[in-house]
Amino acid sequence: MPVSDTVARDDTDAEGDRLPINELFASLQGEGKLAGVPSTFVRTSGCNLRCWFCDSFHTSWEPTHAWMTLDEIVAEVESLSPEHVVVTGGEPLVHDETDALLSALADDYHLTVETNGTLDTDAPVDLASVSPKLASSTPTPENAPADVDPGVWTARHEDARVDLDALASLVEHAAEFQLKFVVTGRDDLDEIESLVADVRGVADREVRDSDVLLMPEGQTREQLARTRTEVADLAASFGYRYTPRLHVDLWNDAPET
Ligand SMILES: C[S@@+](CC[C@H](N)C(=O)[O-])C[C@H]1O[C@@H](n2cnc3c(N)ncnc32)[C@H](O)[C@@H]1O
Ligand SMILES: Nc1nc2[nH]cc(C(=O)O)c2c(=O)[nH]1
Ligand code: SF4
Ligand SMILES: [Mg+2]
Repeated sequence: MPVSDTVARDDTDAEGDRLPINELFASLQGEGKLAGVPSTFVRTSGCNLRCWFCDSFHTSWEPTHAWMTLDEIVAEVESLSPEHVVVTGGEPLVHDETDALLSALADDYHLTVETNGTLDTDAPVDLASVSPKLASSTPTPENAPADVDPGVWTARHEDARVDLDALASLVEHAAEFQLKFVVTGRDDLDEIESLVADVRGVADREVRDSDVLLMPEGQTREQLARTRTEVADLAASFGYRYTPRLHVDLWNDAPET
């Protein structure tokens, strides 16, 4: 089982910068402030964390991808047409080439970057969709995906999952931002409150309660059905925003949705 945060480079020498792409597809934005908006998704492979619940196993625990040049990615995005492009992963900001991709798309598209908030970027971003990872995301032998031994990742994930400087930079830099927490239950709320206070302490920009989104954990309709009402009730009582996972409601865990 690969335990690297990098993805092996292939050694063909096509012209130009390339990115490892797990999937590239058109769908509706399923999460966050832009839920429901038709969008093209560019999913890079490779991640510096290993959430036990990662719904993109083949970009983190077992990275799988085709290498595409930036020109090929831009051409594919053009052929799919929506005005909104979502660059996600894996963790898209582990790749230097992601900044170049964002710059190449910036004039023609509204750009959302989905990131775990441990790395920052200077590239143009319209919506920084930041999903800081809580203690409840840390992989253990008990909660890890089937047939996976988290090994060094329990400690590595725990050490790397929060970087306040990166969070502040992401919040300050993008035209708009959201802090989108994956919630597994009531116990997560104390950590969310404390982390939001920490971000407010370091970021040179107002973080409103309406910029803080609670999203139920769940990769499938059945899992979401078990978590969403509790998470919606928590959002209502703490004054944060709730976000559904529309794509899971609509298409369950099908690829390219
Ligand atoms: C696969 S991640 C890729 C982007 C980045 N690595 C991150 O974690 O934000 C895309 C989004 O899915 C969320 N996510 C992943 N697995 C999930 C799960 N089982 N339930 C709810 N949200 C999940 C992440 O928190 C993030 O907001
Ligand atoms: N429809 C849909 N909306 C999404 N919003 C964020 C996603 C992601 O995986 O980053 C995602 C996704 O995978 N599908
Ligand atoms: S940070 Fe994102 S891509 Fe990485 S393991 Fe967690 S949910 Fe998956
Ligand atoms: Mg997803």
